[in-house]
Amino acid sequence: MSGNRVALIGSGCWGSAIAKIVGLNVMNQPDVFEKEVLMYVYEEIIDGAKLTDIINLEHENVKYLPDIKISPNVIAVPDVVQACTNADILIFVLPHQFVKETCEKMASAVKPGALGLSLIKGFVLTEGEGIQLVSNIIKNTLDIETAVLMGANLATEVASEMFCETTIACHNPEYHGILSKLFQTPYFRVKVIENVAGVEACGALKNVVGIGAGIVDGLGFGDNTKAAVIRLGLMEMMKFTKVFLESDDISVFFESCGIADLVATCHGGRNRLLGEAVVKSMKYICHSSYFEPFCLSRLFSAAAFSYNHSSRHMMFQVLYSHHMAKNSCLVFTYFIYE
Ligand SMILES: NC(=O)C1=CN([C@@H]2O[C@H](COP(=O)(O)OP(=O)(O)OC[C@H]3O[C@@H](n4cnc5c(N)ncnc54)[C@H](O)[C@@H]3O)[C@@H](O)[C@H]2O)C=CC1
Ligand SMILES: O=C(CO)COP(=O)(O)O
Repeated sequence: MSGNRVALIGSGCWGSAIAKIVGLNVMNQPDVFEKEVLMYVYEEIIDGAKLTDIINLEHENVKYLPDIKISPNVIAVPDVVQACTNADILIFVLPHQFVKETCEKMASAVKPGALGLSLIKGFVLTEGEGIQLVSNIIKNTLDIETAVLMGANLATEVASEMFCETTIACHNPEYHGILSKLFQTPYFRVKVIENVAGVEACGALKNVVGIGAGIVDGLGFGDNTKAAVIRLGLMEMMKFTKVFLESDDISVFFESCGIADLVATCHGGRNRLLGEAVVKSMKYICHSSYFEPFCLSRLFSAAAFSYNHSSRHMMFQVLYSHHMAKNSCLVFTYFIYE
């Protein structure tokens, strides 16, 4: 089992927090992993210096996760082909809108038989094909088995080593052990299960409920209202997986990827912040650039799946409608109870 080479594809806030965990875990388990971890960094210039150079010199992602040190065996590279070549385990942690084009660049370089793992919370919208799971995009573009990791894992808290749990899902039980070894720490507790689509759907859907929780906060409603939105949101998430994934497995909702991530996002996530900011600023989301690129595109994705009558669809309409915030909330609460 020795010599497994790990690569990180992505280096934002979550990618950098995970780089800290993975970097140390591979270093401490030389019987299982190769020491060097290449991390693909979308190159940016920060105060005249390349972000990759800063990370490799200071072992810190000063833009996306300042004040957190990443172990020196994690090497930042601006070329995704270089990052993925020879890797046995590819950890995807980009915003979802960049996944397809990134995978296409990697396709000819990925090692046959490599394992993909997506930490990306969102769905991908494809023209003419509707929404797709990110793990399926990776799997189909690279022809590799793809697992997922989702949980109540606000990146800055994880990076500060505050206790939390996470859920990994992988169809093939043979990989469960190595995935645990790669991520488990005393403060980051891993449970590995097999329901990939269920876990991934939880990670994408909770974002939308988080925006609803932000609307509640923006309008000055209290904890009771937010609790109602969380409960109703959870039921909507369950309904979604039953209808669209044709899954009756409700156990995922009681893992970290389910109720725990939903609660964390509704209290401390950027999606919550977005909902609150939209109400408080009285701006419509299409006029707001504060949350580019991550939240806005996730919202687009989120909206696309709910053509029927779900609360999330109404939330989308609320954010795009020409109602003032107070009226919008009435629309939102009205439909959520229908
Ligand atoms: N931040 C968090 O607390 C958590 C985030 N996630 C998920 O992780 C994924 C990544 O989110 P964050 O790390 O928070 O992102 P981020 O918002 O911190 O960073 C955005 C990243 O996108 C990169 N980027 C920009 N343009 C690009 C392009 N054209 N091609 C490739 N990369 C480009 C930036 O360089 C940066 O690394 C998302 O799906 C998110 O839902 C999951 C759990 C926790
Ligand atoms: O997924 C997250 C925590 O688990 C982060 O949520 P936000 O993207 O809303 O910040």
